[in-house]
Amino acid sequence: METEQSQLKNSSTDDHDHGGIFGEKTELYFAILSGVFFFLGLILSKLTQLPEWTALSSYIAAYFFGGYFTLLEAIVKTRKGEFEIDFLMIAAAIGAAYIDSWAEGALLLFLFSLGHALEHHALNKAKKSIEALGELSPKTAMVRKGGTIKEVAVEDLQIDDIIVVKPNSQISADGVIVKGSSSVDQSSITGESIPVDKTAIAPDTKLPNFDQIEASNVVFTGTLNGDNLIEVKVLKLSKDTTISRLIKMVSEVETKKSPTQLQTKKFEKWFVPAVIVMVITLSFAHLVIDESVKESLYRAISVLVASSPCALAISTPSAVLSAIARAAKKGVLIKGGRALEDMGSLRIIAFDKTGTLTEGKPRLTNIMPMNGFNQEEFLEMVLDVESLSNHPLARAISKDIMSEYGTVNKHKSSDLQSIQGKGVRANYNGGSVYIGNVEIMKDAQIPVGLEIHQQMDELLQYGNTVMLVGYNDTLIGLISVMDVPRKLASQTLERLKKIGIKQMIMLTGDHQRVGDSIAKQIGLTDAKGNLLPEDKVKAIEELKQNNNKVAMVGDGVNDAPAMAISTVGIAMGAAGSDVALETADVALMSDKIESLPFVIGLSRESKRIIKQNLWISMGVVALLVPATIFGLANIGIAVAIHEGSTLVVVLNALRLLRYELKE
Ligand SMILES: Nc1ncnc2c1ncn2[C@@H]1O[C@H](COP(=O)(O)OP(=O)(O)OP(=O)(O)O)[C@@H](O)[C@H]1O
Ligand SMILES: [Zn+2]
Repeated sequence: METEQSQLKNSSTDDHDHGGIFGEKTELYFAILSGVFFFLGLILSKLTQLPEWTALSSYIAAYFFGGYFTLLEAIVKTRKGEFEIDFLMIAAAIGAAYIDSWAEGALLLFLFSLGHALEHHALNKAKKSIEALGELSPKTAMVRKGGTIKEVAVEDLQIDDIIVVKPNSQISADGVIVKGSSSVDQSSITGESIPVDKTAIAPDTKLPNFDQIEASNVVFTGTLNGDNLIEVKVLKLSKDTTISRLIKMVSEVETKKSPTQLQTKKFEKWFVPAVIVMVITLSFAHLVIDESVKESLYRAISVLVASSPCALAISTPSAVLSAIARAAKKGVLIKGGRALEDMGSLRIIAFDKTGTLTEGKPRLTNIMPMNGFNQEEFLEMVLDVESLSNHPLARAISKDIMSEYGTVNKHKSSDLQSIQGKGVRANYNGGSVYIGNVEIMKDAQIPVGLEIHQQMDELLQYGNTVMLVGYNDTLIGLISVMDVPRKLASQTLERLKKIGIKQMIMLTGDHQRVGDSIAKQIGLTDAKGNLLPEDKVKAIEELKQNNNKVAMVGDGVNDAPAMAISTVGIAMGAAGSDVALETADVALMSDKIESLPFVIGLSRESKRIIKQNLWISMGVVALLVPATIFGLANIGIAVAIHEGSTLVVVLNALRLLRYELKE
């Protein structure tokens, strides 16, 4: 965690890390000192008869404290070949000193450094709420070794260690509960405030991959144990835990620039040189009009201050940062400004069916052995083969066959092959077993009679997913399962429609009829069934025509390619699933589909705020530049309005930290 933390600090504060002798607040104190010396200089020169050098040295002190960090930053940036605001400010202050306007120069540096310090302070607020994610994870764990329990640092935890988690204490590892049951507050990861019931996994279960263990047996680092003592088997090293990965990703996110940010950067690239040219030209105004050199320079410097695009530069990043921090608090990882902005202009959303719109926990509804096979033989064969597969359908089938029929797995099958979107094949008792849809039977040249088709239709009509079972060249039976829509699916879709999502469509590998049935239950108009993973990709490509922004919501298992090609790939239930975390642009840590409207609402609000900020910052420049050219505003006014607008845009962006979706 330690390294994670410092990494976050480095990457997130990039060129804005102003530490110093007073610690974090040094920048602010320096700005205040600059102000004190500015006013002292003003008093000395205007209200006392003291020699001139006293006021001058006070102004010089103001220059020092006000210019210190600005100069440092200007140097760093100039070295990188960027001429930005800090550079312009230093130039303006030097210019002011040159024409003996020390008071104005000191005021400029004082206000600029104060504005800057406040702006950093405000932005830190957003960063802090991201860093706070990491502070939640405990530093040590109680490990059980034989009869004793020892406290060790989380970095020293090994895979398969057993840790003991006391009631109401934080869990220090990602793992599976092996003893006890409790309710766990997972809000630090998923944002859901209601604790989730967790139980121990059945003893002597052969553990599948971490992603595939039942959610009710899994616990995550940084979540809070409820009232009971539990023992957890460690399945991830401290550096690989969900929360560490999350923090790492959020902190990387900031460095990825959003489209608007790239545009403003481009704009600044020609704007800043243009300002420099204009200012240089203006400083020669005395050659054309009747005024002193000093007057020309004074005007040029005022214009320089007025036209510095300070507010513009901070407009977008501050909003993106605040929005990402807000989302993270709600258990949603948004991977960067691009994803955020795209999501704000979504028109179309495609959903995977299983596990996205449905619970993803199908229950066995029918078994029908045929062609001379008895039920016992049939069930044994199906259980044997399906227990080798990781597909959600397979897991549901094997689970229910064992619990409802008491069938025991004899482990007679081998060489399982998964045929994408169709089913599975395996060796069993010297023959071949096929389980899947009509397609796989066709491929294996197993005839499916008219009567069977009728039986299937009957079941499909009620939303059952039907699978056929073939042995060698004969159809030997049929199994059906049923998955139920998520409780809040229809409500969520309605909400999405209300906030202006034009088209919502289901893409599924399941039969068209099943897709239609589920679609009808949740009030979805479009469902496309019988899709292979590559058909899902094609479907997304079609939806993307006419420049439409299309999101694909899925679990990242058989829809990862479709998610990858969509404008925004949104993964559900990403906590614990490395694949989903990696491939998605937006990851909902919980599998709560009802977070979608919130995220989309937040993205829209961010877009709105970014737009407002751009108007404010450009508007101020547009008014202030002519005002300074025509002498309507002096340096003092220019600096004050300029810094004021910078603070306004930052504060405007920070509103996103408190965003809630309106009912
Ligand atoms: N292990 C399996 N056992 C039995 N049938 C399977 C298996 N894997 C796939 N199938 C068959 O292939 C079909 C398509 O599977 P696929 O994984 O593409 O989609 P799905 O899980 O049904 O739905 P979704 O695309 O909504 O996630 C399934 O409906 C099922 O009939
Ligand atoms: Zn700075």
